[in-house]
Amino acid sequence: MSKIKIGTRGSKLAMWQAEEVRRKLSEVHPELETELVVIHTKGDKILDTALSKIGDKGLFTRELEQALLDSEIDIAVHSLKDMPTELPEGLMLGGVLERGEVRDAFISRDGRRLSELTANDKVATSSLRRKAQLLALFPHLTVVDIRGNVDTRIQKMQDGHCDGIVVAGAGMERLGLSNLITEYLDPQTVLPAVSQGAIAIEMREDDEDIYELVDLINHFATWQAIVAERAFLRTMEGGCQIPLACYTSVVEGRFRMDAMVASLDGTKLIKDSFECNPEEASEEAIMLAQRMLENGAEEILNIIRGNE
Ligand SMILES: NCc1[nH]cc(CCC(=O)O)c1CC(=O)O
Repeated sequence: MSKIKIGTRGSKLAMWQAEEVRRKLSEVHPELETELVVIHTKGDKILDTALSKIGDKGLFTRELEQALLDSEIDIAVHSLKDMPTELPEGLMLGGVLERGEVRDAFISRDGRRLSELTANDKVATSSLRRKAQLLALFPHLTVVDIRGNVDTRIQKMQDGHCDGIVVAGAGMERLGLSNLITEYLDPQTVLPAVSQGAIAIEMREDDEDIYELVDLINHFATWQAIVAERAFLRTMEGGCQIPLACYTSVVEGRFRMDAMVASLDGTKLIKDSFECNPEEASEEAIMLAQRMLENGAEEILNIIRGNE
């Protein structure tokens, strides 16, 4: 293997993440030649519709996956949280980089914290998960939709579209914008998206040379966590259209998952958690999802699906 083509979306955040994979690869294989191939996805093109209304799994990934299947690229770099749990036939997750910041961040126009906002203030997010959890915490808030890349959202806020936005802390840090963050949200109160902060490498299943290479930069503890998180998501059958979240952590060798499912307006919110040895995390995650489905999550999901 002497040259590798790395597929990525063209946003600043996607490019940063692809460059990070490139840096990691050159650490383990200094002679390797790398080329970034920018591919536009449907999610980059439709910018005026709420994500929850497009309701399309793979909005930010499908064109990259087609390029992989067509051998136009050798690996695709994604934000793992944008990847559906079922990958196209012939493709697999090759590895993940060490997870970055997992928490959501709140940014306000005037420096007030979330708890200081009033009923006159508008908070913007495109995520049903964030909306439901914000409303559960602060029912008086008005939550409005927003689309676009992270810097576009900040600009829209500064232009008066809203008084604050909630975005992934990882995105802000990667774009060098951490200084704008008003506060990080406690991850056990506002749970992050499944796999938030993780950068994933997708590849062809039969590409052994690439697998050997990618495996060298796979971060095992992150891998263990995201496999469990995606097992939870798969069992819950959630896509981005459902307010669903989980936060995983390892404390003194014990793996812990906190999970939540909520109604769209945040009035019903189910939380549950488990702790186990890291090797048992996926099995426990599936049982957690089943337990939550029995304890009311199924009912919430049925109502949401019925409204679609
Ligand atoms: N849904 C868009 C998206 N996909 C990945 C990130 C940030 C990086 C990450 O969370 O891994 C973001 C922006 C955001 O949610 O604010």
